[in-house]
Amino acid sequence: MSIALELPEEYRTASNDLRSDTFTTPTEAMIKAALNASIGDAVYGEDVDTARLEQTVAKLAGKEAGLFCVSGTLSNQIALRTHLYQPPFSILCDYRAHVYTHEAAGLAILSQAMVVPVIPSNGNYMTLEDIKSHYVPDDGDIHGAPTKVLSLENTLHGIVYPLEELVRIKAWCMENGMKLHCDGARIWNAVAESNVPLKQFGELFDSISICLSKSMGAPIGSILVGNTKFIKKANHLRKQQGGGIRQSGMIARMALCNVDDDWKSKLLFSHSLAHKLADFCKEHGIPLESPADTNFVFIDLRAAKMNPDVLVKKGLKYNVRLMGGRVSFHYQVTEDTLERVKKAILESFEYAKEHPFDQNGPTQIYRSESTEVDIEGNAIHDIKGYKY
Ligand SMILES: Cc1ncc(COP(=O)(O)O)c(C=O)c1O
Ligand SMILES: C[C@@H](O)[C@H](N)C(=O)O
Repeated sequence: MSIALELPEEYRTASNDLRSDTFTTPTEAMIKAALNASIGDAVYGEDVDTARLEQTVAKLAGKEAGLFCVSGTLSNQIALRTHLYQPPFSILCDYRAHVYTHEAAGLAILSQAMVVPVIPSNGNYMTLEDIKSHYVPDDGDIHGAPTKVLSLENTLHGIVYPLEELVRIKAWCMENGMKLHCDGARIWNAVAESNVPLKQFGELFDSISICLSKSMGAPIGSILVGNTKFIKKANHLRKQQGGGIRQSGMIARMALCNVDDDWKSKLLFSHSLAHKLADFCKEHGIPLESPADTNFVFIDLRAAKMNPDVLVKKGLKYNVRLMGGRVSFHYQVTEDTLERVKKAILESFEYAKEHPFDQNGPTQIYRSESTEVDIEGNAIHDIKGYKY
């Protein structure tokens, strides 16, 4: 049965969308694959493609088992809850960690955990020394909430966590009875850029949340990987959170398209675009928040006194979608989009020299007010009439 798929042009790719790599759109190959997917009830473990996806990703990560979750947030939250037993306890992570900043206080509500957010002394990633000086020991002191899980992110802010630092941290966690979780929303990017096999990262963590819906381009899903006992309990908590998926074969098959594809080349292409933009920013004295190791370029709007709203509007002037200082590349972005976003950034930077903007409050990655569009894809706000 050949299905002629006429995807409307505007839905074919996210070639001009630099808001996030979550905006990648499904390809015709993925949609056609879904048409031939298995159709069992995955809650009862009866869906072949779901099981194949879980086992494929777990094997790549060197883990015994995997669990298909509808989102990275769900995968992270049930992972961290599964590691925890008797409160009071705490989770230590980077102050920018998604599990702390963008998962709606799930750790406090679902896990009743206190979070210890740490600002890395090197400005980029936590070292073992940072962890040792901030963790709460389980020494019987009744004032504290002992740290039971360390949640690291790789990549973090687009930065590849150095393997040797992860090895040091893992050894210390084992000596101190602490579990180690990895938010691997962009672990594929770390693997592609560092050439460290996923299995080598996998050996260092008790659990990894591996997203398929970010740079890998799947429309839905993450795989939580760990040992069999851990995944069995995580599955129980996934069901409790309403995360049991029935006939998930179709979305599993779409994700498998990417895992079976040459994903490394696709990711390295997106990284090359980010590296070019980072070089451009450096050439023009535009400050960056962190090294552009992989697919993200974080412009330091605060240091540049750039107004994020001006940047978003300049982006639309050049037909590029932005939502703040983070410029997110993915495999559907083109070189032409790169050239256009350079113009938007440089014009915003020049504008800031005459109109410096002091960012009050935290910088936001996601700024819904700048990106809402109507059903025709037109920006709702007066962006067209902007005066910048
Ligand atoms: C680092 C990181 N972790 C976890 C998530 C959560 O993934 P999801 O949006 O699928 O819940 C995201 C979002 O893209 C993320 O950037
Ligand atoms: C906004 C945030 O939740 C999302 N994970 C992103 O990176 O775009």
